Amino acid sequence: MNMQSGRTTLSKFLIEQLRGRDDGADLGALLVDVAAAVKAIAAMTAKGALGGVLGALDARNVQGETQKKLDVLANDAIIQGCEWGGLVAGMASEELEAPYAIPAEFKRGKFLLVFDPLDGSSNTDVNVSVGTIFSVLRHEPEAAPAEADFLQPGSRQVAAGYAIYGPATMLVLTVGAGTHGFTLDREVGNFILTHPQLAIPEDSSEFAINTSNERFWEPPVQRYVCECKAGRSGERGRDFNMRWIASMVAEVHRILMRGGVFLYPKDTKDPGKPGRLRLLYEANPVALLIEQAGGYASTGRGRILELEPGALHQRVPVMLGSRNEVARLERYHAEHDRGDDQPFVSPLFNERSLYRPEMALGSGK
Ligand SMILES: O=P(O)(O)OC[C@H]1O[C@](O)(COP(=O)(O)O)[C@@H](O)[C@@H]1O
Ligand SMILES: [Mg+2]
Ligand SMILES: [Mg+2]
Repeated sequence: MNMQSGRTTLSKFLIEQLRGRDDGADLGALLVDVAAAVKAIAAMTAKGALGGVLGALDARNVQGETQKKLDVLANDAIIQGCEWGGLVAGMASEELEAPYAIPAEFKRGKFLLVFDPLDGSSNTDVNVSVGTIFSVLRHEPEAAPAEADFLQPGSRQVAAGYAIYGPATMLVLTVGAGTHGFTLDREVGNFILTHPQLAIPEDSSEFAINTSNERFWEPPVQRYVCECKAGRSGERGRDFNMRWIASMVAEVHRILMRGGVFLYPKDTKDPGKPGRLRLLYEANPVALLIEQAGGYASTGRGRILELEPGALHQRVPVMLGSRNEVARLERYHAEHDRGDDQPFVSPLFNERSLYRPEMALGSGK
């Protein structure tokens, strides 16, 4: 018996999903190019120390973050894999200050590809899952795209996805009709549909947040997390579990598999930044995947997919996952903004606490 014959490959899936759509063939071809680049990145990350690709470079990206060798290699793999096919009009990346212009020798296509080549890259040196996040937008005009052409709300994405380089490499994507997961069959080199039509439970008892930032959070987020930690003895009446992997891709993947909520809220740690994660190539693609699986993605004060981007590397607060948990977070923000929430005092800040905000590192006092 041929074990391969009953399997749905990524190409077959895309042909079926995109049949009859205006630019379906081109979009499918672009996603196959992205998948090929992802396979190359998977091979690089899997080699680990043997590939000589771990460690940092003596360089910083536009966000002022130290670039890892793998950040740059992954960036190059996507650009080289997608620039020549006549499918993209331009690309933008976390690792590049300005959009990448398609060289004159290649035909320009009608899509814009926006990506975070390696998400969670602080984890490469400790052999913890990392990923690649991408978003596809339309670009109708013939002219080469300007930066402003990339500033489209997430609701206009025609496709979005991520790859996760974990024990197995998976590609999770949406073309606007559900969120679907594919696992890389390394021997054959194909992505195989293994997780069709992912569905996030509406309720959950698992949250993910970097609690080392607790003292910098806004009161509604402090209230939510405090209630989760109080478990069955508090407001929520049930115990919660917590995770923090420091790779958003890995957190989102867990949420797509079994529910939960992920928060990277606005904080006052670096008052110049309205959040940690970037709108165009982190928050938007992941928000579309989450919503296509029945979840919800918010800043705490509104739907992420409706935000009008103001800059290529704009940051936003992110709260996503199980619908009812994210709705609760929005309610806490609304109550706080109206001033009709219970004054919330985190145990960190109460009278008996050893902690005093004025003694905090960086408080300037
Ligand atoms: O350092 P922290 O606060 O744990 O932040 C981790 C977050 O930063 C990120 O690593 C940012 O992504 P990059 O690695 O692409 O910069 C997210 O994946 C993750 O959620
Ligand atoms: Mg990232
Ligand atoms: Mg990155």
